[in-house]
Amino acid sequence: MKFSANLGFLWTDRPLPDAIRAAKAAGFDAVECHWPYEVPADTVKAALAETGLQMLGLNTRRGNVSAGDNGLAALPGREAEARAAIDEAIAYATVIGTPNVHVMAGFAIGEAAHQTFVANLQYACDMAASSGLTILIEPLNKYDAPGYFLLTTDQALRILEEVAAPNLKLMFDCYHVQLMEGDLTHRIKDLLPHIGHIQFASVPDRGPPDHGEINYDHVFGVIAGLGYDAPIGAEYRPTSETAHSLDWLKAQISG
Ligand SMILES: O=C(O)C(=O)[C@H](O)CO
Ligand SMILES: [Mg+2]
Repeated sequence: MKFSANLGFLWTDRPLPDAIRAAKAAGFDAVECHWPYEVPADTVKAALAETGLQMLGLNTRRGNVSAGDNGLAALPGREAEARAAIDEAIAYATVIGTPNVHVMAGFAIGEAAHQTFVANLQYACDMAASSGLTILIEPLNKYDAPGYFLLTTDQALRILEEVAAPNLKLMFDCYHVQLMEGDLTHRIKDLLPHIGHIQFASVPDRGPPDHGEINYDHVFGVIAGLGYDAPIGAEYRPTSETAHSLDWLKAQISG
């Protein structure tokens, strides 16, 4: 297996370029992040070039976080902001060579939200296609993100079918899917053609993948057995320094 360090949660105690260097030193094959926008894209690009790592993904801005926003793309009436966030994410991703942009839906419910999300995703896929980028959508769990528009892989699949763009894929986060649906390995097998990226963390505490409800030795084996060879994303919250949370990675690297 290859692993990507999610720098939204790992090495958050240091500037993004140093977090990229730390991920390289720890043995990760790639990195990914949430919202890198405060760091100039050229600075991130230089750290990626220095380490030889690729930044696999980044998210669109969430909107006005202090007012409670957690994404904009499914919010009727906020289309202009949502599309500006999509444009910004695609531009940043293009500079740093990132292949995937996660378009965050936000807190919303109902048919108008669905139609808004579909229309904004059509826009995102059109804009991304000219740069060769993939747009991702990610179901989140109802405990961490109550009221989030996109909650299940079935709902995501319906949206993928409706948008029908070849560059729209599912971000399959094992942590969220276990909390909402369970049956992880069947879901991964069934959804594989639609999956653009996989993430993981322990359940229920969102720690490293070495304890809790999910046996990740088994899940990683299933993913590898399916021939999935892209790096998968370690998106967990260390309880102390990230360096102290990496026994699982050392075990995977030493085989
Ligand atoms: O929360 C997650 O699982 C994510 O991957 C998002 O990118 C951050 O909200
Ligand atoms: Mg995730």
